[in-house]
Amino acid sequence: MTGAALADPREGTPDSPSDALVPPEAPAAKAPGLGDLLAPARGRLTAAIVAQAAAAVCSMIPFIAVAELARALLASGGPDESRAWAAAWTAVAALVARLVLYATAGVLTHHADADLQLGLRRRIARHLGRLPLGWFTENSSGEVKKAAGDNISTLHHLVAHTALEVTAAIVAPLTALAYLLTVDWRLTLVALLPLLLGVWFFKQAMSGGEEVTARFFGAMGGVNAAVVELVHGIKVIKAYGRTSHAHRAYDAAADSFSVFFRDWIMSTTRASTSAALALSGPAALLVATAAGTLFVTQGWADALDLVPFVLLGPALTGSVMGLAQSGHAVQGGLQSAREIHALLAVPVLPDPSEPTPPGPDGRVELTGVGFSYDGATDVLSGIDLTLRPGTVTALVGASGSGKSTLARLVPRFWDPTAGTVRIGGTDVRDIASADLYRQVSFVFQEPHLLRTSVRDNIRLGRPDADDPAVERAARAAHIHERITSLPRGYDSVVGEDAMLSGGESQRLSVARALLADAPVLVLDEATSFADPESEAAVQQALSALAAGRTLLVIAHRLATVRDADHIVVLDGGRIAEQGTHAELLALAGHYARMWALQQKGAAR
Ligand SMILES: Nc1ncnc2c1ncn2[C@@H]1O[C@H](COP(=O)(O)OP(=O)(O)OP(=O)(O)O)[C@@H](O)[C@H]1O
Repeated sequence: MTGAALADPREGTPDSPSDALVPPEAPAAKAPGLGDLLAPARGRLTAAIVAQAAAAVCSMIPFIAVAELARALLASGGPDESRAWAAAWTAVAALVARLVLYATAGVLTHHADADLQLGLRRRIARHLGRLPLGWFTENSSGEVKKAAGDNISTLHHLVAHTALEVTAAIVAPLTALAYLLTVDWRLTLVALLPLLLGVWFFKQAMSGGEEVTARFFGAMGGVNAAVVELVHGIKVIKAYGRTSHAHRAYDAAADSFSVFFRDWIMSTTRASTSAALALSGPAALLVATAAGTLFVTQGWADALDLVPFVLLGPALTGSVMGLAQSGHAVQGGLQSAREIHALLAVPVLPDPSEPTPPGPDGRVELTGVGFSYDGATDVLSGIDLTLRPGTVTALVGASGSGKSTLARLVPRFWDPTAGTVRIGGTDVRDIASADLYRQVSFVFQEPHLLRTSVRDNIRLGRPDADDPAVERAARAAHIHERITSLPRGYDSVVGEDAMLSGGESQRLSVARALLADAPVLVLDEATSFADPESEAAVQQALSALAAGRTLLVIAHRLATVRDADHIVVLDGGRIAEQGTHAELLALAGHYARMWALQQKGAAR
């Protein structure tokens, strides 16, 4: 792998960047719904909706005024000039008012939206800053991006646009309806027929919506999975000459999607087209004029009363289709609110109310430590272990025996479910997080580098380190030569002109940890990518580093830790054996068996 640009600012001596920006928040105790999330924007949003409602009323007034104008000019007693002028001026005033109110509503919602986004982003950043570090290893950055980015954009659409669209789509037809009822309530009821018909057809088109949506996402998911499989596996597929097989899987998924889509369109087209037709302007006009003609010829209504229906009839139905679209946006907003809530509901790691500074010596003590990820299965139990300053302790054991979990309890990725972890005599739960991260550096199996210069990557944990210090750390981690061979040396940017191999990325993160200079250093398979030569070099660097520090090293290859001061063998989450290499061999137990196996493997 290349070390390009997978950013985890917490490697090295991590700090909590968001904590630095915003004050701490009370634990997220109550689940916020959409209303809670929108609370900071409520005042402005309400004002905007009121302004938009007034604008919608004003948008109907010119039509009403024109209808009144026609009735004033064509009245049987001759034109009523003053009434006609009043109608004309009312129309002009309403147009101007509409413009002002519409602009006001837009400005208000965009301000409300900006406040809401800022507030939510801060809240999410503050919350992320207080989550256990372990949460970040389990959750992809994609998930965080979705909550903090995409979901907030959806809420933006809801607040800045949909709220106003819905208001206009409801208030404008209601205004027309209220006016028409004053003209002739019987004709108004008839004019509503296309609306009833349209809504009925629309419901037909949407029937079985949930099932159809589920099938839609199922079919779409099939296509996506086939694409991902094709892209991810393309090297293997090609290497084994199975290209046609992969294409067949993709074609099958695409075919199945297109069959579903065609069926769906065929089954809904008639109803949705009928709905669109019933709700269209011409249909409303047709019904109004046909019914009006009947009313007039039967002497039930005056011919002049038809004018308002011709002008305003289409407004009764025109916005219904738009409302359906807005309904989707509201659904999306609710879903986004649920997802943001789910993120905000992830329990935070409690900060000590009265932090105690750790003692200076970097001694790490685990007493009666137990841990479970799911609250049911113990991954670690009964761990009593002391890591002494100036020594290297190696954790070894079969895959899944709990090595990484144990190591990650030291920098408080999670809190133990039983027992205590102490650094310098202080329970890690009582140490302020910034202090804790100054005490413990760690290097992961997967090196995480930021898309910034090599220099800044190395001094992530000590931003004030000068260039000679950065270079010393790089030399000690045996990466200096490689860096100077890059196009811009230490100024080369990772992922741009610094394309580093897995081993090189790992040595860069070792340099970062060396520079951070914390008294406790946790190395999770720090040399797993390295070739034998550079592995030996990194081992030497690490041994030098051990002087005066407490080192905890996780290793699969026992040869890399045979010189460790203390080797701890984990088995099923418990300490099975501990001692030096020689002592453990003499025990002829787990370690001796693992050693013999690995020696045999190496000899082949
Ligand atoms: N984030 C997690 N959520 C749930 N279970 C986990 C998580 N991480 C690890 N586990 C489980 O905890 C147990 C111990 O895992 P851990 O990674 O600590 O072992 P390990 O000895 O470091 O393994 P390896 O050598 O393969 O890295 C395993 O059964 C693993 O499946």
